Amino acid sequence: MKQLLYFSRKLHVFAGKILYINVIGMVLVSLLEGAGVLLLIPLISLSGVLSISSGSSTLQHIFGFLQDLPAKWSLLLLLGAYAGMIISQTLIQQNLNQRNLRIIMGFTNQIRMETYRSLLQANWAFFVSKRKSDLINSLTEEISHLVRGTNLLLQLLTSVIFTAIQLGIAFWLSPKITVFVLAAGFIIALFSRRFIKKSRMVGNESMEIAQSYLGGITDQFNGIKDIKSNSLEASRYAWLRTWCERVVAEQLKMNKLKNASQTFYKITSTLLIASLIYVSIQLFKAQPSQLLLIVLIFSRLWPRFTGIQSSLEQIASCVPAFQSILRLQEDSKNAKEFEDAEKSAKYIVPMSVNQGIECKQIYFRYNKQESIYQLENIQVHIPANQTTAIVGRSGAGKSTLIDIVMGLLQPEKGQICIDGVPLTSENLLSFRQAISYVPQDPFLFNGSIRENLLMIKPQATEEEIWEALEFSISAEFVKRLPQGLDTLIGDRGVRLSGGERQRLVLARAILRKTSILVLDEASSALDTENEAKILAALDQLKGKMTIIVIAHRLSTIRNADQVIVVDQGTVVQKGKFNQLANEKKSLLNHLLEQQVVVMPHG
Ligand SMILES: Nc1ncnc2c1ncn2[C@@H]1O[C@H](COP(=O)(O)OP(=O)(O)OP(=O)(O)O)[C@@H](O)[C@H]1O
Repeated sequence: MKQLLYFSRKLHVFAGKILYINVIGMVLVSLLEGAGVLLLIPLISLSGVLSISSGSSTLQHIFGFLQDLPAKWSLLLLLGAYAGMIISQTLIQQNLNQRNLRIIMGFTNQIRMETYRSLLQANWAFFVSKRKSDLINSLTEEISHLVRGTNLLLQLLTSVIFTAIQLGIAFWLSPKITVFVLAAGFIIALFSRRFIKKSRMVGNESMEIAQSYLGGITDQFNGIKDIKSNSLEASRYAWLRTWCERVVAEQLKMNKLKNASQTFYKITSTLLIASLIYVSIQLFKAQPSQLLLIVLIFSRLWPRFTGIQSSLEQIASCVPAFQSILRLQEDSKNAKEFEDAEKSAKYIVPMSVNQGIECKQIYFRYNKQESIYQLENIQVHIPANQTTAIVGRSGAGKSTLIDIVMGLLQPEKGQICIDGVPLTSENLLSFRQAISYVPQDPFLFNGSIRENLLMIKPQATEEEIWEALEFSISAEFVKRLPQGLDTLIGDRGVRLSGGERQRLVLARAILRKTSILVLDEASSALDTENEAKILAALDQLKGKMTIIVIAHRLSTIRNADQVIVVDQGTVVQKGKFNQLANEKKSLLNHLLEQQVVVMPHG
């Protein structure tokens, strides 16, 4: 219930004044409803079925004056009052619905934005440890549970206010009968606690099932090419069938629980109303009109009682989603790497690096529970405005090292210094603004080439765009496309070849005109001719930009100013390419022997 209280408090803070106005509205609606019921007595008495004078002194007191009026006038007056009450009640209710919806949408959007904001501010290590589909599930499915839960909370508030007012009216008419009903209601509520507990358990299960569905489906569509080419369709279909069976079992369980609680309430309410009438007549000697009113009030009130119960059950089934969103917010806040995401882009000036980046005795491991470090005692200097190449076998730790250099991952021990100044959360964003990064698996959005380029620098001119495309040897293929820059490239750039995607991402990185360029296997998908052209273009940047490259094809790094060879998380060689290559029995020498060396042009 901690989570529920937390969200109720947040809802209270968010809605503020509007919530109180709505509560007043709810009180009004309940009073009008109660008054409408009271009016039924004089209406019936006009028909002669029973007389007001046979009722309680309270009723006589209120409606006594009608006996002095001609019957025609009394009837018109009563019907007018009745219609007026129902119309005002409907109008207020309509207004309340609209206001409640505004509260629900505003509040859940606020939670959505808060969660997204804290996710954006979380560090890379946080994302490495989470499953992407779980994050998507939180921002879609779980948020929709939050919308439902908030709606239910407001409904609960309405029902509680309505019930309290109707009970007040009933108490005013007959304290004894009301106390009897309340005592019965209390006993029934005690029994119903187990329904709430069970609902929460089923809610947990539903959340887990929804997560596994989204996770599985996302994985499958990401790997659809593998599925098709390896004929895995049957096994994937079987996975979905198992999931469907699980969801049916869970829904049946949920429905059984709902039916059980409804049956319980229906039976108890029937027994209660029957005993209420018995007790009213036999024990409390109720007057006919008073009895009629009380039966009327309680028969309208009881569904609300059960409404409160079912709201509580449904809210309980939404609690796991509340819990999960709260946990996600806490986790991402704990992994916060900088303060304000919006402020970051606008006001931070890119850091200028004049001497270089230094890795000082860096130790890093992905899993602190394990004793193996992915990087150990890394001590390297990356000089400014020069090209540094990082090489090594697959899994040696090259990408991890780059992530640490960019401040995406934090070392467990050691420090990154820029021009002698340690990299901290204070200067991290300014440093990042100085970097353009081309990853191993380049990412392009589903949009046009122009949109993909402008995303990184919205104010770029047409000339700058073409300059970047020329640099990355992309201009030619973009011109050949039917819509040129406005060609749509599909999901993740699927309508382009691997090499074209890599060149476009390089163009995007160049367009930013940063002082540091990081290329992680950025030319792996290129043919040797295009690769050579890009290497020649990169050579032109020498002395103007700090370039860090990871390369598997060793021929591409011959012109680097410094080569760092990494093996099993440690630096085993560093220096000029030729010098290292000539060291007998060195790793670089060994790697070179394994590769067919392709000499670059130019
Ligand atoms: N998210 C992760 N969680 C746990 N271990 C990881 C994670 N990412 C990488 N590793 C491990 O860290 C080690 C270094 O990986 P890294 O990706 O840095 O190697 P690499 O040299 O860049 O390899 P490649 O050339 O194949 O890209 C590997 O043993 C890898 O299994």
